[in-house]
Amino acid sequence: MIKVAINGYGTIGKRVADAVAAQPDMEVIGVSKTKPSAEAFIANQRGYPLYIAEINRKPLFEEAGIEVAGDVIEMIKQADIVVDATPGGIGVKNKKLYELHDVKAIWQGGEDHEVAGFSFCSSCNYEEAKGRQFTRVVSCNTTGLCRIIHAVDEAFRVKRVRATMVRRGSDPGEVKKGPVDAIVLNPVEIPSHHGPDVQSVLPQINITTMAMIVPTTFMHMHALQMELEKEATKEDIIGIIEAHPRMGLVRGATGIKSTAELKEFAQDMGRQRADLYENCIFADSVGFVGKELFLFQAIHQEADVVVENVDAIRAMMNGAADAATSIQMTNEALGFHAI
Ligand SMILES: NC(=O)C1=CN([C@@H]2O[C@H](COP(=O)(O)OP(=O)(O)OC[C@H]3O[C@@H](n4cnc5c(N)ncnc54)[C@H](OP(=O)(O)O)[C@@H]3O)[C@@H](O)[C@H]2O)C=CC1
Ligand SMILES: O=C(OP(=O)(O)O)[C@H](O)COP(=O)(O)O
Repeated sequence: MIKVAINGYGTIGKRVADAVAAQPDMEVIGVSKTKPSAEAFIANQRGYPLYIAEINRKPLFEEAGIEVAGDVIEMIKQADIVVDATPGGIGVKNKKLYELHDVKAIWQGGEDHEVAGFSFCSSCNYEEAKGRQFTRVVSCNTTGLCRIIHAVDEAFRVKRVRATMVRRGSDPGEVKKGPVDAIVLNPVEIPSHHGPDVQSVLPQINITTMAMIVPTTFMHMHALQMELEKEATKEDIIGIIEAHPRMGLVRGATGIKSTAELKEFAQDMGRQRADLYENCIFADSVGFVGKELFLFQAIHQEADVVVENVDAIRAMMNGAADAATSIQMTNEALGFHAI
């Protein structure tokens, strides 16, 4: 069994912990928090040993009735691999710790590519992650872009990509974040970080991205254009999406035209936490003007990177022969079939 520690049990960390716990070849040896919270109670309830960043805060947890197993260093010492899901900018500070204890580590998209020197997306570059000490799983939007761009590029060669990301303002629990009543250009400058980030996984892709944030909490929406070198039809693209284990189609017959309806759909499907791990591509938006492909896709920010983290663990631990095997194992353990 691969011993996995999750340093930072928040939006991403708690989902990665549950996904790891579901895998037949992995176990969660600990998760971490800095302060007592609802998530800390849940960690206890789920039976994940809870470690804390500063051991002198242990009485605070115990007074709240939360059991503490030890400090983060003790957790790291027991792990084969650490998934660092601390907030962006904190993870990089933990690198020295992972080096000191000679443990493998995975960072998230809130950190720069340089933290690991290697950026990951399962269906794009699994082979290159094999055996590595450090890896960074790219951000939720970048993951969604990489999946579709790589799949279309393999079949029809992508000449140029233009993408606009309409991003959720905050995660559902982040009551102090906004915007409440604005469309915020984030950033004003072009490109947004997503284009260069895609190139950290797919260096050959010519891509420019723009991004803004809006007052919603569930999912981002991408307006995506790809100029292709070879002739392709709408049916070809639909076929690529249907064959991909991490991409799904929102079919016209569902009547779904929004992220709100997708949330209802995910809940009705019985997905844990309404998580949509797959790119949700609107089938009726897929179309061509000449050799230029257009589509809309919704990306669930809290979920798509979770399955990628599980595959990154397997690749770095040499736990599966190839990407297809790992992706299938991950999906099956979660009972996940793309829509
Ligand atoms: N949320 C999203 O939609 C996505 C986030 N990401 C990336 O994932 C990473 C994590 O983001 P997210 O899950 O949203 O963040 P959250 O703020 O939800 O969770 C971060 C967790 O880290 C804990 N933490 C903070 N400091 C430390 C520390 N020094 N040692 C151990 N634990 C610590 C916090 O605990 P406590 O509350 O006790 O302080 C909290 O549980 C970021 O890089 C982000 O950019 C990537 C894709 C999507
Ligand atoms: O990885 C994400 O978005 P991103 O791909 O736009 O950087 C997550 O939604 C986190 O974004 P945040 O930095 O707005 O919390």
